[in-house]
Amino acid sequence: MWKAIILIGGPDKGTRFRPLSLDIPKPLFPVAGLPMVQHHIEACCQVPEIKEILLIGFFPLSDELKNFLAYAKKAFTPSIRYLQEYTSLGTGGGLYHFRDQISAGSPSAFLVFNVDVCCNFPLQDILHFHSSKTADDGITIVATEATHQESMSYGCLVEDKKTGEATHYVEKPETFVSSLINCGVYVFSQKVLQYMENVFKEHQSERFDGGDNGSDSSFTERISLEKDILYPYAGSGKMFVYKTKEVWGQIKSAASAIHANKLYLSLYHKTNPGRLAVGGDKQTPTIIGDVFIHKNAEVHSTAVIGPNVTIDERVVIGPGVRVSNSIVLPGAVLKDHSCVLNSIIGWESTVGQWSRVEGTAHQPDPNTQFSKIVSGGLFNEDGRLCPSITVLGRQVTVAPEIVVLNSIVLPNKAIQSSSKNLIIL
Ligand SMILES: Nc1nc2c(ncn2[C@@H]2O[C@H](COP(=O)(O)OP(=O)(O)O[C@H]3O[C@H](CO)[C@@H](O)[C@H](O)[C@@H]3O)[C@@H](O)[C@H]2O)c(=O)[nH]1
Repeated sequence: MWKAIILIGGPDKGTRFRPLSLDIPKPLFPVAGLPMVQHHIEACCQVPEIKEILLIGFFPLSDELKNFLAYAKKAFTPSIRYLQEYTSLGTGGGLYHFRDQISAGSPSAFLVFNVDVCCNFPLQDILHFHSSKTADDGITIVATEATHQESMSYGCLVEDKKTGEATHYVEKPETFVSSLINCGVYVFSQKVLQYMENVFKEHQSERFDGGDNGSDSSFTERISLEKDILYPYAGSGKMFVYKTKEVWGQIKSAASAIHANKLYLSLYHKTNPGRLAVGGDKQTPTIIGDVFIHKNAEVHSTAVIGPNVTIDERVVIGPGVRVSNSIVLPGAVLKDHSCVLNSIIGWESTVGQWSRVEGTAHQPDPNTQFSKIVSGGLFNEDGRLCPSITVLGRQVTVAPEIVVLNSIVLPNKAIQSSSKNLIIL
């Protein structure tokens, strides 16, 4: 029996995802028509040996989270539970804090995922690799190649090519270490939890030896999976690298959500072709490339949609509308002949007739092998907004016949005139 753990973080994470994360916990943001975390859950459901999925994070139990958990419990076979940290315990602290729940039933091993990664999750293969490589005390870490420059934004691994052992690990190094990067997907054997106990005890002694009177216990409960576990495990003969050449990306910024939307839509060809829209008759809109249209959305037959578009539930799209490389969130209305390119249109927002909402797409560099999408900051060195996708927050209205270009619009704004490269507060 195996278990899966998804690290969903908490409200102080996902700052690069604003204003979208103001409205919904980031792990529930819909990508390719499903909450981000549901892609991980669906991948786990393909492995019958996974009997329980634990979401670990420090989000308060909001209505959105409760509704999602209630839905997931009914919709999926493995048991699904949310374990809430009392504060941010870091990427490893939650695993240690909830160690009894994780070990209950004595799983042979447990998978751990970062929620903000997008991948085809070849879990059967990864678990098979883990069983073949490690005894009952090892770690498997999924890794992929990145460019030299980009690798430094991730955990970097050095591998012994003969044995597959990870001989060295550095989290986000300042100078180049290796182009092999940590994908944020792991398999841990049970004994790793015992190792965490040593880390925990060391942190406790450091705190008291340092003269601390013990006021902030959360500080010492905090464990970094990367620095406190992966780093010392590298070179011990117990950590192995599962390399993937498949699609993989991080979802840090709104622009990277558009890219993940594209990756997941392309994966539906294999995993779930029924989710991809098909056009081709007079009653349906023209569909170009990969598109997801929710069954409760209304899209006029003269609209042209795609490629890489998600139209969510209760969206209404009028005649002559053009949408490409975008996510249109529940309840949004795109009025006649409006045009939406490289953008995210927020919940219940309205784009007026003949208006144009357009952003600048972020893509991995197509001319560089192993390039990944870079989720940089919002501003460049001169303090100006970097051209990126346009994001309309919840309940924004864009008046007819205007252009909104490379802008971020906060919730509940009424946009009456054209704007370019602006954050509209
Ligand atoms: N439960 C819980 N989860 C957390 C916490 N802090 C972060 N997380 C979750 O842990 C994951 C990693 O988040 P970050 O700490 O923001 O790290 P990162 O910059 O994304 O880098 C990590 O992922 C890269 C791959 O995407 C790796 O390359 C890198 O080594 C590292 O593991 C995310 O899913 C996030 O939600 C916490 O206190 N508690």
